Amino acid sequence: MGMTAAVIGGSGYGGGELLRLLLAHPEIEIGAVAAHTNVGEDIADLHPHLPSLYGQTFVDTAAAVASGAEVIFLALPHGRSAEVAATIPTGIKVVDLGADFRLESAEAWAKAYGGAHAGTWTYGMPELPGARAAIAAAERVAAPGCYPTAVTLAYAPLVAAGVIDPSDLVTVAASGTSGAGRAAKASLLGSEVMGDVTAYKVGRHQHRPEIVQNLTKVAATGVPGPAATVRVSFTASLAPMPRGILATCTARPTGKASTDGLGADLVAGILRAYYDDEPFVTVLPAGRWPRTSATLGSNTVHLQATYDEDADRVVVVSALDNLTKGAAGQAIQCANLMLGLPETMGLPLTGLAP
Ligand SMILES: NC(=O)C1=CN([C@@H]2O[C@H](COP(=O)(O)OP(=O)(O)OC[C@H]3O[C@@H](n4cnc5c(N)ncnc54)[C@H](OP(=O)(O)O)[C@@H]3O)[C@@H](O)[C@H]2O)C=CC1
Ligand SMILES: CC(=O)N[C@@H](CCC(=O)OP(=O)(O)O)C(=O)O
Repeated sequence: MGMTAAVIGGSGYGGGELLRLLLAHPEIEIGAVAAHTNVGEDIADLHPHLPSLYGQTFVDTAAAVASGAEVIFLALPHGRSAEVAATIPTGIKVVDLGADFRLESAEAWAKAYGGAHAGTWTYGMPELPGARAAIAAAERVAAPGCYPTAVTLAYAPLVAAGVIDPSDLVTVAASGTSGAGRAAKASLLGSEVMGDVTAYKVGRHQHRPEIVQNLTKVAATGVPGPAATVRVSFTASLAPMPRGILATCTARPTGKASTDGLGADLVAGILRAYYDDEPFVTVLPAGRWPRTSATLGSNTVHLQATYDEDADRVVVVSALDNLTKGAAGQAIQCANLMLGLPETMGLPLTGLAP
């Protein structure tokens, strides 16, 4: 018989995506699903795309913690996971979709999110060096942020190969509106978001320290040399679509890489070799560039790269679905590892179209 998962924060967008994916999972069944203001409501009234959940209602967080689940997913607003996690007995696997336990530096946490730092859990990006084994051995895992997933996976192979200067990274990324969660905000209402693309949190986005933390670790596993300083300019923008992230990640090649001649084929080849065995990272065929629509509903990241000789910059473009590989899919990928299941179990590799 399979295992049971409780989902806390199940009425939100991340929670809804967890439920959609878990309904198709062969070994994990849905147990208690908790909400906050929606306790007592029918789950499928909030998620009508999941009609098999009509008749099951949202419970409160304490009831979900006590429900006997083998694994608990937390899909709560930033700062809420820590207080709930403290009530979960040891022995139950926990995957947090929020940011509470992602950062190692209390100072970085305070600057990005404010308030007390709750601690650090094993970081849940299996594609990073050494991460897969650490996640499999962990009882509590912090699933990465949506933008950090797109950006880290774009730069990691090139940082590890020592062909780009990690202190000169510039990324501009666009996200669909579901990245901001379900709670209504005036700037996310249809009439304001349609027909508009706008930058936000410019120069102060909370995901920058997570990207820096990840790439600093990747740099330490790469070509031996002095410790790398990772500096990234990160600019987010809001696009008039429900789901998806497109990140355009550029970097200055190292002097040696420039001198040796860094063609588009070489850059894309480094990505291809790095992700050769990765089921959820697809480096597209030459000349094909990622688009968000091709990743919708799938747990995959699409990548393509080139070298812009005139600008002397490497360019990597990355696309993913913020709710799937950027949140719930990646969380289930980690849970599979933690529960000793095949990593890919229940996770879609193909998207929805049109
Ligand atoms: N949206 C995305 O693309 C991504 C989100 N994440 C992270 O996942 C987490 C959830 O995000 P998302 O689903 O978008 O958020 P939503 O705003 O859509 O959902 C929040 C959920 O938390 C519940 N909740 C709110 N306050 C409390 C509380 N005080 N106690 C208990 N439950 C509470 C809500 O319940 P109710 O509705 O009943 O009030 C709801 O179920 C966040 O940490 C987010 O940063 C991570 C990667 C991507
Ligand atoms: C469009 C939009 O507003 N996106 C959010 C993404 C936040 C999020 O989901 O945060 P985690 O991935 O860290 O959990 C933002 O930029 O703040």
